[in-house]
Amino acid sequence: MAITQEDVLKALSYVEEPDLGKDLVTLNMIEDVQINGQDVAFTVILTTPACPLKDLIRNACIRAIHTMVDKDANVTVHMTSRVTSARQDNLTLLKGVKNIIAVASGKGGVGKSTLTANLAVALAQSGAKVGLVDADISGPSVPTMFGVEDARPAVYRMPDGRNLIEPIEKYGIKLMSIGFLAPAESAVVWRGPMASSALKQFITEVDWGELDYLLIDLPPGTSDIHLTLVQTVPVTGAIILTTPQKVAVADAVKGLQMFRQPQINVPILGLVENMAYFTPAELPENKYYIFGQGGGRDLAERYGVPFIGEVPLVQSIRESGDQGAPQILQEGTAASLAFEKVAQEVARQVSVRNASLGKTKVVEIKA
Ligand SMILES: Nc1ncnc2c1ncn2[C@@H]1O[C@H](COP(=O)(O)OP(=O)(O)OP(=O)(O)O)[C@@H](O)[C@H]1O
Repeated sequence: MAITQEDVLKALSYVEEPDLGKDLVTLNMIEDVQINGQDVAFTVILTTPACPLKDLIRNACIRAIHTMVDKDANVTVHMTSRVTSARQDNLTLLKGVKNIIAVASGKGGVGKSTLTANLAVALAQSGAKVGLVDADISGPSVPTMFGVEDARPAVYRMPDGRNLIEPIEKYGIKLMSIGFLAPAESAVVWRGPMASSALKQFITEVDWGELDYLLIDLPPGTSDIHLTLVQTVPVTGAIILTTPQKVAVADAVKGLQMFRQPQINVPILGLVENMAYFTPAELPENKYYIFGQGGGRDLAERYGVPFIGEVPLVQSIRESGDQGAPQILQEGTAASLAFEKVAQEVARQVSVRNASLGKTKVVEIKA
């Protein structure tokens, strides 16, 4: 019996996307089914190019065709991706940006900018379009971490009189930081309303174009900047970063609770533990839990949020940050693999969030 398109789709309707809990046909993830005798080809549209389940889904598709359609079929599965979004269609601000992800920590110096930089590069390397806002207005580190301290963005005057700022591009990522607009020393005094208006400017006056993920590197703690962000744009979700020490974990709880306040209610995509253990470059299998063990994982469990992963304390992470070339660019190292896994898990949690929760919204806080 000749194989038909219906046979193929029927078989694929038994293949479930494990994270999203629905089958590939219902999720509109199958396109371009081609049949030629016993040759069957189709495309699976994943919800992110950084999908960690790529191989699992491909194998499940092949198995379904062999079991339910023809055990001798030559099956070709093309994999591509279309990042999902939970944006409301009527929002004009950042119209081309599918997902806005806030990266926050309770405590300072836990590695938020390091994580955001590596996350951005990892997502871009997987094929996603990525932007990064350095919202740490009084302590910008993105220019250093990307080696673009001297970059100055072009500013265009639009016919309606508005300014449009061209973001700086490095490693395929669009970047904006106060460090590109003001001398580093002067930014230190930018606090409160000035810092908030700088962040607003980064959102309203920068030409972000089309992006799958816009990462926001927030200042430590809970500040006006956090409120400005959630009141200006619809935030897809927040990542909370901590280190294992009790003091950092206690502060991470405050960060987490801020996003969870009923009037803010931004989903927590998950928790990342940085500096989880020290590992020397020459003995990568040795792990020393110098700051204690399991603090981040326990916290995630206690608050019912996904544990995204852990990043070791490695000298080269610090060095690469200082040299303006994030660690992830050194392929194959234990530290790069850790960041890669974190990036895949973040992308996965964004897809899950978009499939399972309501539309993103701009927060209105009533005094
Ligand atoms: N896993 C790591 N291993 C080694 N060094 C790290 C690691 N993570 C961060 N660092 C280093 O720790 C320092 C602080 O990191 P970073 O600037 O990313 O922290 P932050 O949380 O963004 O700080 P701030 O609170 O000032 O915004 C940097 O020198 C960075 O290179």
